[in-house]
Amino acid sequence: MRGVCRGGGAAASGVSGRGHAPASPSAFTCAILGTRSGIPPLPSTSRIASLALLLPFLRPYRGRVVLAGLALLVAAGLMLSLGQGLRHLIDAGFASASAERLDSAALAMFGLVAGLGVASCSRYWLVTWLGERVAADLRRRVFDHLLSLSPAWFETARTGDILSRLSADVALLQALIGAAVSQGLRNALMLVGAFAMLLVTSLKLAGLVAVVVPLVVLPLVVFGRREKRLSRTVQERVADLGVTAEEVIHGLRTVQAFTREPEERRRYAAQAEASVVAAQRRIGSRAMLILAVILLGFGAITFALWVGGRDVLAGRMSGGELSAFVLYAVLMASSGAQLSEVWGEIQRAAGAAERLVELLRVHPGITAPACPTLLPAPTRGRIRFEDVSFRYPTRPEPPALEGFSLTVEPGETVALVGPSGAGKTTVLQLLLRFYDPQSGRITLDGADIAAVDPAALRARLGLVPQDPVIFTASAADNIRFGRPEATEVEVVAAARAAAADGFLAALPQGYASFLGTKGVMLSGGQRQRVAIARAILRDPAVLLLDEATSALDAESEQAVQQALERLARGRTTLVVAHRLATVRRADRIVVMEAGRIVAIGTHEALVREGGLYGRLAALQFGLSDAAAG
Ligand SMILES: Nc1ncnc2c1ncn2[C@@H]1O[C@H](COP(=O)(O)OP(=O)(O)OP(=O)(O)O)[C@@H](O)[C@H]1O
Repeated sequence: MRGVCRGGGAAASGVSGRGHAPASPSAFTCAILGTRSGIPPLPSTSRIASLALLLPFLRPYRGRVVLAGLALLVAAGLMLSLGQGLRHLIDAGFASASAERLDSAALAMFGLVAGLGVASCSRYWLVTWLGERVAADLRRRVFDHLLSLSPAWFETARTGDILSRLSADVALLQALIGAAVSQGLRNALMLVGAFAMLLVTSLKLAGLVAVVVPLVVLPLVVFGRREKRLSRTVQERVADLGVTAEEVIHGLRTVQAFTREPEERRRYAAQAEASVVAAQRRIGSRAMLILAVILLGFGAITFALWVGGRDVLAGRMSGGELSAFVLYAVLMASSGAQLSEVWGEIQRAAGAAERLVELLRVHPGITAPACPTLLPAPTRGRIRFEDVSFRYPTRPEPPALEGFSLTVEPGETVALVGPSGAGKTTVLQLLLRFYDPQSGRITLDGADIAAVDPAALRARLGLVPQDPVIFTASAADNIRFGRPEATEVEVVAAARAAAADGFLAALPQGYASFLGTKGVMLSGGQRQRVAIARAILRDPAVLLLDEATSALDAESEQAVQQALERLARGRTTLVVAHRLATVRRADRIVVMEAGRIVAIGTHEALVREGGLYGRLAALQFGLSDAAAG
């Protein structure tokens, strides 16, 4: 079998072929069940380091990052010079009693203000733009990653939790880039710059302020750490709320049918309460932080004003110098206070980045190998299961399939029948490579599917699932799902073949009608027919029908059955069915029980044989046991 090597992809992630199947079901189960959300947490030491996640997202926009940095520096420099401008205005303008000098001092001050305005406006525009851009790129990256994960992972992950990471956590990072970082830098510059200017203005007063700075910084660090812990709890409680709301809204009909509203209300109220309690703790901690910073900061300024005022009275300092000093001291205090706020935001953003990194680190269980085997073209559709055993990672006991061996010849229609839970759907899931078996192998036209790129494999398979999914789109786009380039005529032809044309054409806007979220505007049988039309349009080499006609009434079932038989002609077809009437005409029927094959044969041969199939046939066709035997 030919192979094709690629540099990146799975090679970079260190996986290949069957090697990325979980080592053992229990190890994998532990890895994904070990946490409430199904997402393994990072060690807590790496929390701030997770902000490094943002660097690759900023890199493409480094020009703008540099410009934003420059604008920030200019704005900070001009803000600091305002103090000197003020001093000049007062000492040279007012004190000299010269109108001309006042004019020029005012003009210079105005120049500074104008420069400050332009620089601040540019900084705001640049950083906010960066925040929006990076947030969108990050969301796309996380979404792309989610699409690469295997169904096994989603069985344990909580949807609401994933969605909250995608929306709320990315929003926190957006706020970090779009505001907090630049505010933090600006305030840090102000703090240092204003202190330097204080030193220039009055050593004695600056010394006083310097004593106070550690008093301001200390509570900042203590409360900042506490806030970090508390804000993560708040995010988790809010995610819990999202999970409950999603679950209840999704299952609203069931909730109402079972009159569970009071319980669900109580459950949601209790979670809302828990989120308020968590938020209150965080708010309390933050309020103390603000109180401490303001009391200490402004207390120190008042003290310095009192001391400075005495110096002015004694003639040791000019009025302009004291004004400049007050301005710098206010700048320092407000920068200190804002820095504490920014620190809180950085902490929250670090928590968010950590949660996103956790998500991005979840390894896609099923990936394309570094050197994928190419499937022979054209596809003949010969499928072989060789001694396949499989246990679902989340439910290792009992095995879903054990020692399953089956060869389906090109063009053959093979039906899988057996009691519920026998493993019929699992056979299709393994062929689609949603999971990898723990032992044995599956081949398509002689190629081990574990060595093939999953996308190339799936491109040859057409699935009509047990519970078809209808997307929030028009009827035509739903049918076009597997072949977006199909023409209108092809879409209608596929719908006709699936006996879906009648009800689709009768919709208010025909094929352009929106089918509602998750297809709520269609009945179960209609959804199935749309799914069949979708498979017909895709025209796959191998057709997988999982209870494809279970929700149809007798009349449409007959029409669809005929369409499916036409469709199955000339292509390999695997049919899962409970109703034996739908599989009587299959070339072979495989009878399964508890993950094993118990009999294979035609309908007539199996009925003659009796056994499980004979019993099922007797029940369904009303044949007596004697006749079945
Ligand atoms: N995603 C899953 N996670 C854990 N266990 C699963 C999962 N899907 C199926 N199982 C279990 O694997 C076994 C085989 O299931 P499978 O869906 O293949 O049966 P089936 O024969 O198709 O049943 P049905 O006719 O009811 O659809 C069952 O015991 C089932 O509970």
